[in-house]
Amino acid sequence: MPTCGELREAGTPGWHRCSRPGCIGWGTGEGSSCPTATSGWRHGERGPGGSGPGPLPAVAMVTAAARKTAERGKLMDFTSSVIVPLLFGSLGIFALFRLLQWLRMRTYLQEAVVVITGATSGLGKECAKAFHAAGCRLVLCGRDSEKLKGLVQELCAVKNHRKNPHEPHTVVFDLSDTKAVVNAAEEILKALGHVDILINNAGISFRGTIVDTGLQVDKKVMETNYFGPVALTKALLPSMIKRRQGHIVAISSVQGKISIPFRSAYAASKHATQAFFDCLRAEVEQYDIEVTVVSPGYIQTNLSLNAVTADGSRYGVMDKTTAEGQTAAEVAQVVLNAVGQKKKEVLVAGLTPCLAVYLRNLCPRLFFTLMASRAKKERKAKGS
Ligand SMILES: NC(=O)C1=CN([C@@H]2O[C@H](COP(=O)(O)OP(=O)(O)OC[C@H]3O[C@@H](n4cnc5c(N)ncnc54)[C@H](OP(=O)(O)O)[C@@H]3O)[C@@H](O)[C@H]2O)C=CC1
Ligand SMILES: CCCCCCCCCCCCCCCC(=O)OCC(=O)COP(=O)(O)O
Repeated sequence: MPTCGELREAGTPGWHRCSRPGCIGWGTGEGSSCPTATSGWRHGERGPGGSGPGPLPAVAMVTAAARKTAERGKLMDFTSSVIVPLLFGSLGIFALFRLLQWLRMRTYLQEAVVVITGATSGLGKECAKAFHAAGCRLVLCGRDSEKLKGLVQELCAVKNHRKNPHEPHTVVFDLSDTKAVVNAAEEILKALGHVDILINNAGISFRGTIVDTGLQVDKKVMETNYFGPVALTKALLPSMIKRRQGHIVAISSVQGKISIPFRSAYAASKHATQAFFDCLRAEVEQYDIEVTVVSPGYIQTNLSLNAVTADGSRYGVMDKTTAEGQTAAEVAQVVLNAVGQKKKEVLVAGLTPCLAVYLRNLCPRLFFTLMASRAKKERKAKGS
């Protein structure tokens, strides 16, 4: 029996089988070459030339087109009976999970008494907006009572569909004054009865070399960024423990995990913050009190403008890194979600700061070399 690819002589009727891979055609095409040639028969089809030598094998009866159709049908069956339900099922479960998460978060935040320090500017101000929109009863803390009043007016003027009926309370004090911090805590507890969530946000940064910086500057940064939040936390903690309920948030920084040159006081204060609140988390878990440490990268705020320098004066420069950072509103939303989901810690930064954190831990030698060359470069740029 001639097979495909072998030219049949004209006038030689009979069956031949196509042996091309995948073709199961049989035919008797007279004077034809195998299917690929001229005779007009195609793969998988019976040739036009007469009857066969007897019943054909069953497999040969199935044409390639029919098989293709059957395969396509099977695939469609599989898609419609397995893949589509699986896809919609997963989407449904995910949507349900997000809905439950959102409902839990809403219940947790609505009516919660939330104290925010450093509410007069940047991230604190945006946190005030985000937590107010979530239905919280706010206590806004700052050093400037006029700025705080302005913010209260702004929040109360917001017309949204779930308008928060609670007018924020304001408390004016300087975090670097421990006595004032303790008094403020008393004032807050007297006015609101309790605190559900404390957001230790206020802070200042620093620019300068260690060798030129007076110790009083290190102390000022430490008092604002570390001892202030520690004092406020300690003042509010007993009432949280009594209620066996509370949530303490520390706005730290990527610089609570890595140290970069000319930020000594700031990085030290943020490392201390990270350490203190990590210890606190472990100690208060037995009272069902949550601790969340948020470590942002650069945010577009007045932080660099307000930073103190080696002699204690204001730096007054909007750094490029700060200007190109994430918006304070974006980071505030991350803080809101982290609190709502009771996260232990969050790193909110771009790729380079995140990689820097990993590099510091996994390959410290390389990290230190990079930091040393960064210090050299910065010194050169400043001509010092
Ligand atoms: N911006 C950034 O790139 C990053 C910021 N962070 C952190 O975010 C937090 C908020 O800073 P950010 O919004 O960026 O900076 P801003 O300078 O815009 O805001 C700082 C806030 O802290 C308040 N504050 C400063 N010192 C004191 C003090 N002694 N007593 C009471 N309040 C004080 C300020 O009050 P006042 O208006 O009176 O000055 C202001 O409300 C800080 O802890 C900062 O370290 C972390 C990572 C990156
Ligand atoms: C494998 C490749 C790894 C690449 C890593 C290279 C390391 C480069 C160093 C990057 C340093 C990032 C510093 C981020 C600092 C930061 O985000 O700080 C946030 C702040 O608190 C800002 O305060 P500041 O006063 O400093 O503006």
